[in-house]
Amino acid sequence: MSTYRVVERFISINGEAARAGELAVFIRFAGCNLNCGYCDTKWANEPGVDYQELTEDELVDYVRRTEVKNVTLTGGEPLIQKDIDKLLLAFALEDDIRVEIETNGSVDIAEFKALGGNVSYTLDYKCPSSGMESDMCLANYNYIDKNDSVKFVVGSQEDLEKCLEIIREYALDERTRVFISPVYGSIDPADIVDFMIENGMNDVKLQLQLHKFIWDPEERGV
Ligand SMILES: C[S@@+](CC[C@H](N)C(=O)[O-])C[C@H]1O[C@@H](n2cnc3c(N)ncnc32)[C@H](O)[C@@H]1O
Ligand SMILES: Nc1nc2[nH]cc(C(=O)O)c2c(=O)[nH]1
Ligand code: SF4
Ligand SMILES: [Mg+2]
Repeated sequence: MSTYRVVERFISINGEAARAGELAVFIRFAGCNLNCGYCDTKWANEPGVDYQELTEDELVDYVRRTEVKNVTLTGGEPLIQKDIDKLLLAFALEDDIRVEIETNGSVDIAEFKALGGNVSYTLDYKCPSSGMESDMCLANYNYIDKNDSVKFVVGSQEDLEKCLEIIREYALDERTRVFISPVYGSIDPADIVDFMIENGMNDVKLQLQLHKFIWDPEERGV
């Protein structure tokens, strides 16, 4: 049995990506290997952050007890957690639980995809305004499929141009789900729609973070 550093866990609606609007249980892990300028959960990445050490059994049990079928593993960066493969294997034994992993796009997902299970990856492409673009692992686009998503969080016109370039270069709109989401408060979503229209971006979805409309955008645990 391994333990995982969990900074918060809660039930909410998923505010982002493919299951937006559906109930989900969130497990947020401590620590990240990147430092995006816009990160809305920097607190979870602070070296002194409070966390609970929970085992696979405790986490699977917690999710099962909620009776919610979607679980989102997030952070921080879930895929740099020690022994995260063991946690994914534990969830893979639960037939009726769907796991979504919010990952930052810098970690090679090949070995995790190979574990199987009812798992979908929501893979960020960190755009120029994040300051983290050079860390992207582009090999990941060889492994993603239609059950996964690639998400571009954009804060500027330059980010939008880069998003379009990457979607076209890797034919992402044909191979997986694609989301564009504004860096909260940094870009008018209407400008994103204009850009989508101008560039004929079919099979791409604009995604606003629902939870930031429903609750105070600074609130934790929602
Ligand atoms: C906090 S991150 C945690 C998971 C992982 N580290 C990652 O970056 O995907 C979860 C999602 O929130 C997005 N996000 C973080 N800060 C944001 C902001 N200020 N506005 C919009 N989305 C943001 C990230 O881009 C990512 O898609
Ligand atoms: N409601 C809600 N939905 C979310 N979807 C992804 C989240 C994340 O922080 O990864 C998130 C979050 O923090 N809250
Ligand atoms: S990768 Fe995710 S958790 Fe890490 S700094 Fe960027 S947005 Fe925040
Ligand atoms: Mg969040």
